[in-house]
Amino acid sequence: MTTPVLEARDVTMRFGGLTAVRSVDFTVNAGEIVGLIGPNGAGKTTFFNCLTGLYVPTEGTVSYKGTVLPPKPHLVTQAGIARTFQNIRLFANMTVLENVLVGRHTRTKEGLWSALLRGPGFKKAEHASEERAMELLEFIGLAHKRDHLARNLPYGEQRKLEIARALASEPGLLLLDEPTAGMNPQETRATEELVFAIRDKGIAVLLIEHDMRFVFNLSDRVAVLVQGEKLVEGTSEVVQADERVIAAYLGEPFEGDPGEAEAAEVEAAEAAADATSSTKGEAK
Ligand SMILES: Nc1ncnc2c1ncn2[C@@H]1O[C@H](COP(=O)(O)OP(=O)(O)OP(=O)(O)O)[C@@H](O)[C@H]1O
Repeated sequence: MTTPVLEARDVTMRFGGLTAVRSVDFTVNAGEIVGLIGPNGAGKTTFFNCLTGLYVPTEGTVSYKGTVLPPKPHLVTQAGIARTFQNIRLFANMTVLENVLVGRHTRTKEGLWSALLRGPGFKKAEHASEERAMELLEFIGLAHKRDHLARNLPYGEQRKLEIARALASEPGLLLLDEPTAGMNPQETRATEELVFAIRDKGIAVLLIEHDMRFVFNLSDRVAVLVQGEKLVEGTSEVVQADERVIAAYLGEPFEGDPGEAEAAEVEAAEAAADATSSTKGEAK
């Protein structure tokens, strides 16, 4: 039986006149790795931001394990959804271990400020959390670098550390925004293994990625966003074989293209303008 972990219903996000995400229904089930792909500007990051409470969707709801989430990032994290960002957001001048400990603040009594200011309450909580943080560092392979400053880690390890910090909030769902951006092929392969291992720990994973081989290798299901709408959803095989997906990536129009109606309107307007100017030309 499939149990939904994340359910987005009819999510729409408008920025002024621009609809970046339009009426998207989307589910991630327990135990799944789901990929979200689409050409540049398709609305993937905007949709992620709606899921994690960074944006309040103009319409629609997002639920985690059957409960509608309030659109506030810390409450979303507390509920059980963790994320990484397209651009690394580590505390560069903190050690590897400290970065993971800060990630645990939603699971300890101490708040984020206490963690950052390292007050007495934090020190006690830190002691209790350290064991768990070290387990996570072992898991991602950075335990031997616990005392290194985050900024001194090579790029691939910084991305791993971000994942460890996200896992520190003990999520049931992990959202990864372009986890292999800037990685070399070995680092990408290692990340693939890491994502499988995270799933094997019982954490569902949703990832945005431009590296198609990575997405199709990993994902149980892939959803394709085009111009803010979900165009296709299915297994990697189904999505790869769908001509509309190929056309969308190549920028070619196709039947049912979300932009088809607008394109037809523009074409009609251009044709009308041409007709008017040629009539004027005839009148001269
Ligand atoms: N804060 C914002 N204000 C106004 N427009 C925005 C905002 N964020 C995104 N957009 C617009 O929404 C659309 C979708 O952008 P988004 O970044 O979500 O796409 P994406 O699929 O993540 O693209 P990429 O793959 O290039 O990261 C784009 O037209 C973008 O310019």
